[in-house]
Amino acid sequence: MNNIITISSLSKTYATGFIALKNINLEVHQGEIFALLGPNGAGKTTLIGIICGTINPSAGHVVIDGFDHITHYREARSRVGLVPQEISTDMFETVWNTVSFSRGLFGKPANPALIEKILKDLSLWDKKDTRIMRLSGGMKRRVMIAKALSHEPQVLFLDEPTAGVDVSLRRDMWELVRQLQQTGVTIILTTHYIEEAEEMADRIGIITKGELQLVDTTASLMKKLGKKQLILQLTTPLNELPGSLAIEGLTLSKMKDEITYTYDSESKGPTITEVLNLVANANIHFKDLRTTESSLEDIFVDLVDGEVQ
Ligand SMILES: Nc1ncnc2c1ncn2[C@@H]1O[C@H](COP(=O)(O)OP(=O)(O)OP(=O)(O)O)[C@@H](O)[C@H]1O
Repeated sequence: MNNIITISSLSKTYATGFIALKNINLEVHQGEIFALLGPNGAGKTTLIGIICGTINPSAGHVVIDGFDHITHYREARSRVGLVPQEISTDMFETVWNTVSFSRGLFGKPANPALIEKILKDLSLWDKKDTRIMRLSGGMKRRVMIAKALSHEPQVLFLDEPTAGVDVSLRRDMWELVRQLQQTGVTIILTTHYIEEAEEMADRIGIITKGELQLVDTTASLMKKLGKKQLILQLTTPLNELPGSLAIEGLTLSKMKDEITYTYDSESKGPTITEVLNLVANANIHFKDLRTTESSLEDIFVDLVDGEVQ
C-alpha cells in the first residue's frame, strides 16, 4: 500500500509548556478516508496544523508524498488542501474570485477550466458570481472545500466538516466527501461525531491527550473491540446462579431476573449454543431473549473514559 503521509515520532510542546502531542507515528494510505477521532483538546487541530505547516513541531518528521514538510516545505504544502473548522474568507468576494485567487496563492497558473469543474462538482457553478456573504451556511462550507481543492492537492484535510450543521446537510457533506475520494483524493477528517467516522472512514485513529491510542480499519476496530451480549429474561427470578453457570462473562442482574452473557470475538468461553444448553440443563426458563452489540460510540467511550480533559 502506498503511503501518502508518513508521520514519525512527532511531538509538540507549546510555549506554555503544554504537551499537545506525544510521539505520534502514523501512516496515511493513498486514496483512503482516514478519520481522526478524539475529544476536545486531544490534539487533532495541532496535528493537522503541523502537517499543513501552520504549526512547528517540537520533534519528529512529516513526509508528504516523499517530501519532508520542513526541508521541502513548498512541495509538501502544495500537496495538501486544508478546509478549516471556521469559515474564513473575504465575505465581499465572489465565489469565482475566491477560488481562483486561492489557486494563485500556491503559485499555480490560472486554470479556469479546472475552477469551473470544481465549482460544478460542488454544485456552486450557478453561484460563481455571487458574493460569499450572500450564500447559505452549507454553500459557504462548500466554497471552503473548493478553495482547498483549487491547487489540486492530493490530500484534503477536513477539520470538523460537519460541526454545527443540521442532519441533512451532514449527509450531503458525507456524500460529497465520498465523491471526492472517488476522484483519487486522500481524505483526512477530524470529528467528534463517532457516527461520522463509522459511516465514512476506511480507517480510524483515536487520539486522546496528545497520544494516538490506536489506528485500525473501521471494520476491524468494531470487530476487535466491540462486545456482544446475550440477555435472557427469566420467567422466574433466581436467588443466585447455579455452579454450572459460573462462567466468565455470565452474570445475574441486580433484580435477579436477567442473565447476561458478554463475549467478544476473542472470547475463549463457551459459544451461545453452549450457554443456552447449560441454562436449559440447569432447568432455568426464560421468556425472552435479546442480543446487543456495542457501537463505535461505546468503544470510544470505553477508551476515552476518564481521559477527557
Ligand atoms: N497556541 C497554544 N498554546 C498553548 N496551548 C495550546 C495552543 N494551541 C492549543 N493548545 C492546547 O493544546 C491542546 C490540544 O489542542 P487542539 O486544538 O489541537 O485540540 P483538538 O483535539 O483539535 O480539540 P477540539 O476538538 O476542541 O478542536 C489543548 O489543550 C489546547 O488548549
